Order: sequence, then C-alpha cells, then structure tokens
Amino acid sequence: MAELTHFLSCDWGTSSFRLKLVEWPGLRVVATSTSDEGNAATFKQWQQAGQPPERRLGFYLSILHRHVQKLEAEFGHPLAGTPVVVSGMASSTVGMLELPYKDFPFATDGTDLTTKLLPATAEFSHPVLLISGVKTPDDVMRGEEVQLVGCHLPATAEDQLFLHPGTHAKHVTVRRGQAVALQTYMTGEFFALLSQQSILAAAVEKADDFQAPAHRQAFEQGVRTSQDINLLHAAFLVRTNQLFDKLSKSENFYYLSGLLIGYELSSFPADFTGAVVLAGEEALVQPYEAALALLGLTGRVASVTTHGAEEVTLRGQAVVLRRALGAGQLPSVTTS
Ligand SMILES: O=C(O)C(=O)C[C@@H](O)[C@H](O)CO
Repeated sequence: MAELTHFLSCDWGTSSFRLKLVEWPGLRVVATSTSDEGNAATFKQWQQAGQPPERRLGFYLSILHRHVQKLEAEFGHPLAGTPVVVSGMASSTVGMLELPYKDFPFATDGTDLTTKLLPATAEFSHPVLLISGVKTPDDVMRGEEVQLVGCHLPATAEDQLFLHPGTHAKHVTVRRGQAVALQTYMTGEFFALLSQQSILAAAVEKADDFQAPAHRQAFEQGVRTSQDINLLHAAFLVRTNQLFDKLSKSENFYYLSGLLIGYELSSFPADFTGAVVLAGEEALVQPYEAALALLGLTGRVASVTTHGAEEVTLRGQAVVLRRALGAGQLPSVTTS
C-alpha cells in the first residue's frame, strides 16, 4: 500500500476523450492521452457490437483501460489502484452508465453534485468516481458543472454569469454560491453542421489563427452582422462571400464563427451588470472575449475573467475527489 500520489482525470465529452495522469494534490499533469472516442462515437460502436446491456460498462471501461495503459507506459510505473474521476457525457444516455441528473440549484463549491463510485474489479483495477450532470425543468448539462465548480467562484451578493463555449455552449447564472439558471446554446454543434455538412462546407476552411488580422476582421464582421440580419439569411452570406470573392475560405470560417457567437450573445441578459466568468478551450475563449467587447458587454459588466478548460476541469474534479476521500468512499492510498 502506498499513499495516494496521483489520480486519473477523465473528461469524456460527446465528441472527445481526454485522460490525464495528475499529481495529487498539486494537480500537475504528468501524462495525457486523448482521442476522438467521444461518447457519441463510442455509443454507436457499442450498438454495432450487438452485445447484451450488462456488458456496456465493461465496453466503455475497455477504452479507458487502453488509455490508462498508454499513460502507464509513459509514466513508467504501474497505476493499478489509482482512482479515475470521470466527468462529462460518460454518465448520460450515450455513456458508460446513466446516472440521474442533480436538480438545480446546485452549490458552486461542489458539495452536492451527484456521484457514483464503481469499485475496482479484476478487469479494471481502478475505482471509478463517475460524476453526474445537473438539470433545470427544461435544460441539462454534463461536464460543465464540474468546470463551474473548478472556477472556485466567491459567493458574492451580486449575480455572476458563467459562460462556457463549446459544442453546447452554457450560460449559467450564479447567485450567492448557488447555480440557479441554465441556458444551452447549440453554437458549436451548429457551427460544425453548417461548416462541414451544409452547402457552406465548400466555402469554409478550418483555420486556427484567430489573431491574424484578416481572420479577426472577418470574425468581427460576423458578430456585427448577427446584430442586424436574420440568422437564416446571414448564414447564406457565407456562400456569397466566397462566390463573390469577398472573403477567403479561412476568413469565412471566422465570419461564420462570429455570426453564431454573435447570435448566442444576443440573448445576454439586458440588465446583467455582475461578473462574467468565461471558461473553456483557449481557442474558443478568445473569440468569446472579443465578441463580448465588440458588443459593448465588457464595458457594461463588473468584470470578465477567463479560465482554461484543463485548469477548471482538474480543480473541479479534485473538489469531488477530495469529498469522496473525506467521506471514506475511496481509500486515501493506492494499491500499487
Ligand atoms: O446530459 C446530456 O444528455 C446532454 O446533452 C448535456 C450536454 O449538453 C453537455 O452538457 C455538453 O455537451
């Protein structure tokens, strides 16, 4: 038996899989294994495999196992017994094991999130702490609630707005240490569908240089257009931008991004003057920050602070892991 020195952080989303070996309690990432084996693709594979329902958990754990082996090889030590903390869509209808949502409101210090502990077995030698999502009467999230907890928001008298860009962008209102309202915007998913599967695919080319002046300009043009023109018409302008040589394909990528983010932010609450907390992948946080400024929202609110996705995921998972350790649900020692 040895003292707990590491945990495995699994952020298993709809379209991506991320496993990290993390030092405990310092939260330094030692090794990472990522893939596009998101829950949507894994669930499809599971359905195609035609196995009985009782094998589903094992099917998902075998993917986890393969990634743990990669980390083990990189780390150079066995990881048997090291706990895995899993957040995201793994607890959903398309995940390894469906867990019920925790109802809103929930405490932003992470004390009342729903979790399930799956003990280590002969096939998978790690206890798994699976974190469930949260729901309002008409909206849900899985994964972002852990990142919200990882923002370590102070319980202020003034409302805070947690913005999480992504496939399903989340806007969560926080009041005195409680998350009280949620709206999901399918911004990232619409972007993927329009830019990859519609007629606009021929007019758009993926780019990853938001700061290039021409890209930034095209993005800002998209944000401005979103405030004046109907979405269904403005989307077609992506095609005519290219037909009439107004924008290059990579500029169009940012124009479409600006359009959709602009439409999403159109519903920013008119009377909100509190603090905005923007957390997510850097490539998404940057354009949201720019759009907030362009729309005059940055000047109107108390502050806009930003956090990276990895930082808030690890900190949020650490809160939940610490709670499980404190409650004696998990041994504070590993078996290797
Ligand atoms: O719980 C579910 O079934 C969801 O669809 C939640 C989803 O929106 C995630 O929060 C982000 O992809």
